[in-house]
Amino acid sequence: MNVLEVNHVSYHYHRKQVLHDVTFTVAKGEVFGILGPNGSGKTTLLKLLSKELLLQNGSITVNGRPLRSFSQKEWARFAAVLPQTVDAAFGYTVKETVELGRYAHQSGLFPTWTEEDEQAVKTAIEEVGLMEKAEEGIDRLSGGERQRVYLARALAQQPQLLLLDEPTNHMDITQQMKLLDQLVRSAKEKALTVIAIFHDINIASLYCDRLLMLKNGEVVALGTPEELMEPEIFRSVFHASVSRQAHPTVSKPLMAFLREWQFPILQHNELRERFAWTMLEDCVVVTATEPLKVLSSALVGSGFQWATHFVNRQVSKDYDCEDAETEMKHYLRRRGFPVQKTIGMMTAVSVEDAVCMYEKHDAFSVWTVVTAGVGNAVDAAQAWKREELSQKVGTINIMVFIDGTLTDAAYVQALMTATEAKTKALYDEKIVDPETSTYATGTSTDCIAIAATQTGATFPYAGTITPIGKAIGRTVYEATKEALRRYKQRRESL
Ligand SMILES: Nc1ncnc2c1ncn2[C@@H]1O[C@H](COP(=O)(O)OP(=O)(O)OP(=O)(O)O)[C@@H](O)[C@H]1O
Repeated sequence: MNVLEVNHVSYHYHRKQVLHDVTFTVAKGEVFGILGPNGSGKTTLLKLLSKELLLQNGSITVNGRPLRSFSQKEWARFAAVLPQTVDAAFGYTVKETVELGRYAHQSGLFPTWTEEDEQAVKTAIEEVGLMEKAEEGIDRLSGGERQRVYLARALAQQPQLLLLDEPTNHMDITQQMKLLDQLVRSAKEKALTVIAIFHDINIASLYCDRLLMLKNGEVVALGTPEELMEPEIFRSVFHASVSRQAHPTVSKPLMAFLREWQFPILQHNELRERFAWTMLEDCVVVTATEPLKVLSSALVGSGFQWATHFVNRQVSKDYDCEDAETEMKHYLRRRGFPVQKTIGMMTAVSVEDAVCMYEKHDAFSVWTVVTAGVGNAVDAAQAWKREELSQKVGTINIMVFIDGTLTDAAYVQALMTATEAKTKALYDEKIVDPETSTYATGTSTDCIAIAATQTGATFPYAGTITPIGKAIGRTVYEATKEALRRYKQRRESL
């Protein structure tokens, strides 16, 4: 059911037209965000909804009734407003300021303060987390705390519609999240409808059911965050370059802003010049002069990360740790690696036997580093037959460094190509799953990292049909085969 219907609303200040033919509806219990650049008409629209400005053209209806038919007091009982700036009522305490929100509920010549009024004020102060400051003068509060007091005053009104102009203005991130979590909870539990202006598009995406985007007073987009958070829309409305990303835990899009200014790119294609390779007694380390974007299954730095250090650490074959990730982070710190920028893998194979393969082309170069052991060789197609996988020495760790720009699809295809090449190397070396006596496709704990400089030519794909895929396939195959031979030799010499 629609609480609010805005139809063909236009507005001008003197001769200046600031809203043009704005039409939208808001459903009961919806959290509805308004976005747009400075001066696009957001506040004017909110002022028309709050009856602060008189409607000039078009119509606004609330629960089917024209907005203008509501008396001021009736409207104040229905809708509460949090304006962009509120003049501080100096001399009042927090509680006294919030009590003003109950004005709309007072009636008669000598209004009485009821238990219900008292409870509404208390609940509102609690909701914004200011109980300890209830008796404090509001002139002694910070800007963000004061904003929360005014929000509490609006909540104390117990409205059905809440109109907020940048509700989290002046607030630190903790308070913003607290307040918006509370607002959304209220909206969903009490079917409170919230219409709020936001400047932070990611916050708006996270908390709003739908968004309206204004540009020069016109509606340029209206829909769910999934529909609206499109780079083309942001480029046309905000003239900003953005990239759409997936939120890690919620099915809402996130926008990453792309900086116009870039660090100067080194004008060479020689991947090896940008890297240093170091062999320490218990690890092999690749360090890069500039961070690389990495997709990996590493113990430290999994998923997509930017990294400058790539560590393949050798642990004893008896290594047994309940929380290997934390232990690995301690190790990296002890060794002086910047943990936030490090991809950390483990192996029980001798890292002295690591194999590097390099391939240079005109448009890109690929550098692959592999350590291999097959104590845990498994045939993926037959793994379901095993009760429990035994943990022996031997895993295959693959790092592929690419001088070029990869799309997300290319990262995933690079993983597939490298995995296929590794499997073929195992087949050609006749590595068998000891449990099933069938050819092994990998080991039970294999690890991989695809790292690209994200400079230079762009590669949309990295499958085996592409030049970059061919280079990945060849270097991973050759390096894995050689690493397997070295592993075999070391085992035989023991
Ligand atoms: N009282 C006024 N008299 C004349 N022009 C005004 C008045 N209030 C706003 N405007 C103009 O109307 C246009 C829209 O202003 P409005 O405040 O609605 O934009 P906004 O999108 O909320 O901007 P911001 O993001 O900066 O808060 C602007 O060009 C502004 O200068």
